[in-house]
Amino acid sequence: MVDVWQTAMDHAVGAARRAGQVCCSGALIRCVDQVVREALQDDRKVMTKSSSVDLVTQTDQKVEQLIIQSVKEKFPTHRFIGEESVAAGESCVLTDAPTWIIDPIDGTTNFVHAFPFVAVSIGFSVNKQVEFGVVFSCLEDKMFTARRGKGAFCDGEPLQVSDQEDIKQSIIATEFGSSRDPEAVDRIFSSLRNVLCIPVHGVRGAGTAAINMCLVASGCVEAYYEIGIHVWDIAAGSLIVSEAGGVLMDVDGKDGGPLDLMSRRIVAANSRTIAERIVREIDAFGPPRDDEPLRR
Ligand SMILES: O=P(O)(O)O[C@H]1[C@H](O)[C@@H](O)[C@H](O)[C@H](O)[C@@H]1O
Ligand SMILES: [Mg+2]
Ligand SMILES: [Mg+2]
Repeated sequence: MVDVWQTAMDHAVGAARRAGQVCCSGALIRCVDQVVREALQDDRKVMTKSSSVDLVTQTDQKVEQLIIQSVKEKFPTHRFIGEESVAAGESCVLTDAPTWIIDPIDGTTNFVHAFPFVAVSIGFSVNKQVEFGVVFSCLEDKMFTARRGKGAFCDGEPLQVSDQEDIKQSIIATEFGSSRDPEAVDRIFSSLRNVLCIPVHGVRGAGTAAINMCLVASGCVEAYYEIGIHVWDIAAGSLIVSEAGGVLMDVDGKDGGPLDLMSRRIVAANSRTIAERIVREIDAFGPPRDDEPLRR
């Protein structure tokens, strides 16, 4: 029997690699070549979305269209939730239909500043459940993949989360996000202070949710949490973490509650013990959901 989702996943890996090549040639040019840099003035034009620090470039838009077009040719009935298509007014509702959830450049601020962590993230859901996730960390040239029930891999090598159960011996990843609303910033800092003062060994952030989650899956950090992310930031990475043996949760109550891809809140950890401890330390505010019609 033809394994239709495996065919789709193989397509996603190819599309992510091609998209990554487009992103990375741009990013590397930004690092090394002043002359080309000036010649690419238009391509470097940085625009903003929900706030003055929520950045988007023509490369984000171009890469998303490249991925969507290539998928449409092969899977004409599938649906899409793409970061830049939603920014352009498309709806952001997760249905039971096969749906490609695309972040063409996760880490656009890094991309703009040549901070060397940038990923293409492609998740694929059916019946609202992620079936596979592909994260291509293009400057590291690492391809992270996971298929539901079949494990998580980096360049074909199996991934396993860290076995550290003591949060005091852990590194936790998080981000500050793109809201500069003083109340939200205060809440993010208060959470960060609580986590830091547990105390943990350290707090890190790669500047991209997808790569932070791959760091959890690889056992390099014990957990990643963030409030304010979107479904396209976490769809692929969430499966990569769970297939590497990790746990995912929302930030409600004492036990976090099940991960809700649309809630804009996530804790992804190597173990339930560490995830629940983070939930207890952070201020669980709720930004407007991704599927809330009037959020823009
Ligand atoms: O907008 P892009 O796709 O670069 O993604 C976001 C990151 O993934 C977040 O973790 C991060 O905190 C930022 O909100 C960032 O915008
Ligand atoms: Mg993103
Ligand atoms: Mg993006």
